[in-house]
Amino acid sequence: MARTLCRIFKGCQSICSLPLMKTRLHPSASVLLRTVCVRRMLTLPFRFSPKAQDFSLPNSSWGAEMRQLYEHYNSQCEEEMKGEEKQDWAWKRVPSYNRTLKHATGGVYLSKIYQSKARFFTRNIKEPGAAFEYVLFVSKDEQKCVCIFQAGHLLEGPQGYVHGGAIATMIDTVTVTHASVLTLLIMTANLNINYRRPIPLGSTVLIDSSLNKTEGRKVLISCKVTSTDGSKLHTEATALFVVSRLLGG
Ligand SMILES: CCCCCCCCCCCCCCCC(=O)SCCNC(=O)CCNC(=O)[C@H](O)C(C)(C)COP(=O)(O)OP(=O)(O)OC[C@H]1O[C@@H](n2cnc3c(N)ncnc32)[C@H](O)[C@@H]1OP(=O)(O)O
Repeated sequence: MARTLCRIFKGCQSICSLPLMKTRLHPSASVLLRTVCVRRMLTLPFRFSPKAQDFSLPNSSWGAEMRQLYEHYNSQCEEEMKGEEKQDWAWKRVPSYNRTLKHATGGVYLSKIYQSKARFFTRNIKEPGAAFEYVLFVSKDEQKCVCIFQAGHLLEGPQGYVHGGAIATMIDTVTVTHASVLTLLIMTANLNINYRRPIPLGSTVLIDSSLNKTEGRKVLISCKVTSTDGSKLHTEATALFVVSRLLGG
């Protein structure tokens, strides 16, 4: 914190002491100065970015199947926005950010000093489509969650197929999001996975989760990974989440 403040102070000093400030600036110098100022501003400890990138929106790496399914679920979300008083909606899209903290703040990046290098595990690869491409929708009664997942080439396990750990990651991500809709401050306590059929790299699959039960601090969720038409079962799992005392629950 002290180092950051010191850097800002030095930054201001160096900008103000620029000789160019006293004269009329050449356009290229003015661009340079603006760049320096913006860079210095970006080192401020309480930097607010009004629009964080939402990684669950379509990008150029999405295949036809992924887009089609996205449009299918998203169109059912839109009904809510058309919003006559009692207009019903079936699904809600869950935004997805590159830092865990942003999920708690609805996308607002609070401070650079918190975990400046930490990134949310599934959203830390810059090349779109290279690893985890996914979007999650939750149903209106919050008893169901569906994820459309396109597995990129960096997730290879066996030749041409998705790594079991990557599948587990997605199952954890989907079920924890589902459980988070029901209760906050949870930790995965147990994840039980049966791998039935490998998932080809580059393919799109559906990950469906359903609430089994809640019991005191425990939330039990089951989950299935299938082909997009539902005809092939790739993986099935159950997950137990416990409201964590450590996280303040
Ligand atoms: C719309 C908005 C949504 C947006 C939303 C986006 C979300 C996007 C960011 C999220 C972020 C990603 C996060 C990913 C999810 C992780 O990856 S979490 C990380 C992996 N998990 C861990 O590290 C957990 C480590 N373990 C622990 O911290 C603790 O053991 C636990 C799990 C909190 C439980 O500890 P505890 O609170 O002391 O629990 P304890 O009192 O012993 O047991 C409570 C009950 O649970 C049972 N239990 C505890 N552990 C187990 C177990 N392993 N097996 C079976 N039963 C168990 C006990 O038997 C007990 O049962 P009852 O006696 O009450 O019937």
